[in-house]
Amino acid sequence: MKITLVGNGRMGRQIADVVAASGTHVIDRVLDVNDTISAGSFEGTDVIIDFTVRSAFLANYPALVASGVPVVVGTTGWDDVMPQVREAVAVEGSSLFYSANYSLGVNIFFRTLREAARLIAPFEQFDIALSEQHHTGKADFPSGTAIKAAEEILKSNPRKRKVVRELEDGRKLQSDELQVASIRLGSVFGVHSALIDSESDTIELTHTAKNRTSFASGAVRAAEWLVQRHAAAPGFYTMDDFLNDLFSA
Ligand SMILES: NC(=O)C1=CN([C@@H]2O[C@H](COP(=O)(O)OP(=O)(O)OC[C@H]3O[C@@H](n4cnc5c(N)ncnc54)[C@H](OP(=O)(O)O)[C@@H]3O)[C@@H](O)[C@H]2O)C=CC1
Ligand SMILES: O=C(O)C1=N[C@H](C(=O)O)C[C@H](O)C1
Repeated sequence: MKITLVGNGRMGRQIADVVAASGTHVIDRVLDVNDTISAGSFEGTDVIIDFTVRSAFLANYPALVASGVPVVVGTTGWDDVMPQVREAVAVEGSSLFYSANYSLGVNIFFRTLREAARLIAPFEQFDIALSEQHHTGKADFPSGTAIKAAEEILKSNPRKRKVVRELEDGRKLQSDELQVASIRLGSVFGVHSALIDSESDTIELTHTAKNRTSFASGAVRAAEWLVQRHAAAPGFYTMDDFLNDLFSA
């Protein structure tokens, strides 16, 4: 595949390393903050991989989608405009793959957490909360991974109905509120923990990213899958679609 990278930061450079090692894909071009992006920016490329920042994605996604080139989005922090992005993909008949985390390990963490949240649901003695830790270069919080983990809990456990991102001094957390706590620390690649607690025991589920390799290799694998899928069925896809395909193969 000929790949156009949008964003040349930590992840853009990691993707370039994975592509260079692949022997089968090439980086066709790299577009960064100094480039004006339009639908025409992507002519001749097979797939776009976007790892930028929220503000850039909000500005760029109409062109990404209008280009008709399948796009893999890694950029996080834009969940609030997800409906508009899905609508643009449907109207344009294009293909967009989004995951807040392309690591296979994190997606196994998500499915494990989904089951744990379901199992504790009938037992009021078990409470649950989330925490995430990332490097101090991270602009958004909570992480997209933590937001997705919170969604898994809300879907599986009716005792939790609302996500609380920041505590308010003088107001106690309500039992139906799911706290998501963020720490920005040094060069941490990404640590996500689900903390389950009762009077008798504590259960901790934690995923620790040891590098960015799995994020990048997962994004390239998603790009390979999306290019194939786009030909037959353009649309908006997630890691659940990809993994369900993989697990059913
Ligand atoms: N889905 C996943 O698996 C993962 C997702 N992420 C997410 O990916 C995103 C990027 O992370 P990371 O690479 O660490 O961040 P960086 O800040 O290292 O890189 C972001 C890059 O985007 C560039 N940029 C900013 N504005 C624009 C623009 N308008 N057009 C093109 N490029 C632009 C920045 O340029 P400049 O520095 O010059 O401003 C920078 O090179 C974040 O949202 C992060 O949460 C990260 C890891 C894994
Ligand atoms: O900014 C990062 O570094 C990461 N961001 C993603 C997120 O917001 O979940 C994924 C990963 O945790 C690394």
